[in-house]
Amino acid sequence: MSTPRFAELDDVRDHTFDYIICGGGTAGLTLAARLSEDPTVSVLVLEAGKANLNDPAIMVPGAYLQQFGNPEYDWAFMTTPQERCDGKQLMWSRGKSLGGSSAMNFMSYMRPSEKDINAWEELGNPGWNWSNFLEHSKFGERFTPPNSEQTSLYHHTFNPEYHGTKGELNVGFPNSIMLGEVKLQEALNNAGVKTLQDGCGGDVNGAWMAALTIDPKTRARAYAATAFYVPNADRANLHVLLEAHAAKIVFENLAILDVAGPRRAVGVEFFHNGQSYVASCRREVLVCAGAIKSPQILELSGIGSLDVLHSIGVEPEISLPGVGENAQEHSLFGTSFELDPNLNWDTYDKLMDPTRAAAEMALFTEKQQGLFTMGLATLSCIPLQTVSAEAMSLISDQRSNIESQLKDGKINEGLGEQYRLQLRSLEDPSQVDLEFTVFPAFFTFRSTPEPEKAYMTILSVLNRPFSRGSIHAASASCLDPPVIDPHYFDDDFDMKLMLEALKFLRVLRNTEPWKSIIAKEVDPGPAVQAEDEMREYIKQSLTTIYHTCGTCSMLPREKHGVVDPKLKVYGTTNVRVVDLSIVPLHVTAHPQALVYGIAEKAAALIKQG
Ligand SMILES: Cc1cc2nc3c(=O)[nH]c(=O)nc-3n(C[C@H](O)[C@H](O)[C@H](O)COP(=O)(O)OP(=O)(O)OC[C@H]3O[C@@H](n4cnc5c(N)ncnc54)[C@H](O)[C@@H]3O)c2cc1C
Repeated sequence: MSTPRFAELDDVRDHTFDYIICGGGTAGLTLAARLSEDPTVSVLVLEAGKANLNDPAIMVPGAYLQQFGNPEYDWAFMTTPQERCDGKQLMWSRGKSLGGSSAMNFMSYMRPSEKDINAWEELGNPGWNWSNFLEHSKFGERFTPPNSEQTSLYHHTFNPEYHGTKGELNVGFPNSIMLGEVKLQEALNNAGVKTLQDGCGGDVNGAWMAALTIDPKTRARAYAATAFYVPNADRANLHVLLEAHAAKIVFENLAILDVAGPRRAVGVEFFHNGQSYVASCRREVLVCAGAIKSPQILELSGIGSLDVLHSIGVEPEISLPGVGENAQEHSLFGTSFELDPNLNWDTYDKLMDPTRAAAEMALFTEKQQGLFTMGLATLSCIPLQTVSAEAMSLISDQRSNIESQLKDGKINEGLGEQYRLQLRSLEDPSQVDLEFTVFPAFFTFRSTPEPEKAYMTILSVLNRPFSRGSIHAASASCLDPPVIDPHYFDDDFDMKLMLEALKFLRVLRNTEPWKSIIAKEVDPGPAVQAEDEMREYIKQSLTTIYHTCGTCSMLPREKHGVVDPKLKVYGTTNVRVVDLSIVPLHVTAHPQALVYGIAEKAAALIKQG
């Protein structure tokens, strides 16, 4: 394959394309590849970031932290000060290279539970169910099973029925995992958590060594750019303009036509090198800018809540109060453990030493071995009933709380439907509520790690938040970052679940064989036992796991929906949103497989016409 070709400004401005895709990220590039399979159709992708192809910070799995906060790769959005976290502001990283967040994610590959996807159909979205999703999700996957050495060392298991093998996106297993993770999984079993054969088959209740989006030969990251752009860059009908910031959708001027009715998009205005240009479209505009930027593009195009549009001085085109609302985020806090020094196990902590880091990078480059091949391996998704003896009373209190808020009219019926499904999941002991993921190094912020020591940090993830946030344009300029307000802990039940997670970790810390490899709990530390101290720790340590959804929810319009089940924006004839923002109710999964699946389904819907 020759060096990939990119469009120049002159190939794009004032030109007309069949489809314009705003955002060349995970969903956008998948969609671009599928639509441009038909050589008679022209596709333009406007991507705000740079290509950054073959960049080690992207390609080397263990190097992903190098991207964080660096504007070459990361949007590094900031939330508003969070009232219930003592005014703390959190950085929400999102990928800004070609390939979007798939270029900076932790590469874990899993699918949500069958019941989570079926819940979307129940919310009023015919056709969005597990069997249909699985078919689309497997389509682009190229799965390589673990070899015998990986299987015997790390106990990898899988079920071939749940994997595609003929697609473009490589999914495989890392050839090195910190051995403490194997001990942790055994302890999880001893604490009542089952071992899962495969986290891609619609049941995520259990612990397993997850697959990663990596190339099984080179061990390098596999992501939307390597799977869906690079192999297709020679297509004459596929045009990608980099550093092109989509500002707004241009609609046909109905005032001149003197008709009312649904709005038809005729192009997109975008910024490139500080200047504004327009590209025209014949068929559709596809908004794929991710859950933080897609609502902003709609609002700057005059689609949204009238109050928001007036506040930023944008002329309303379509009143859709759901735009930017219903934001749901998976949040987490870390608990760090020092490992028994006699074990001398390698963790990422060793990379703090520049000499060792350089040697490890050489090892990766020359032999595709060593610490830089490691990614996130252990995933364990657990029902509250397994984690906590208090589960049933906590859930019953939350049901009463929600029912009384509904009765008092504090929650609208649309949100009430979502909450009832969340309560049903909580009450179902086969559905999971919390996730425990291992970061193979020190990754908490109260104490300082000691050189030469090795650590393991358990990330406790809240998967079904009751708190709902919002993301709205801050001004009429697309270059101003949106206002992100996750409303963390607006519903105290979210905090209560995190408290149960911390208590469970203390049980696990005393469960063999993990117990024997731990020297001590570092953060928050065994002195933190009182509930108010644990709450304080969780608030201070709270961070995001970068999975925002819901800001352009696929729901009926009267229930604050933004897109219909064909992902078309209400009130338009030819604008769709295709990315994680359309997910109306969050799932217990790391969502990249979900996003690839959504994009595959969108491509099929668009091709059907
Ligand atoms: C740090 C991190 C770690 C993660 N780890 C995992 C993991 O291990 N496993 C997992 O399953 N998921 C993980 N995720 C989540 C997963 O990667 C994302 O949910 C998924 O990639 C989102 O896809 P998307 O298409 O919705 O958005 P993105 O992939 O973010 O694509 C949006 C694209 O639009 C571009 N863009 C934005 N605004 C504009 C504009 N106005 N004009 C033009 N272009 C624009 C962006 O630059 C970007 O390229 C992680 C995410 C992050 C950020």
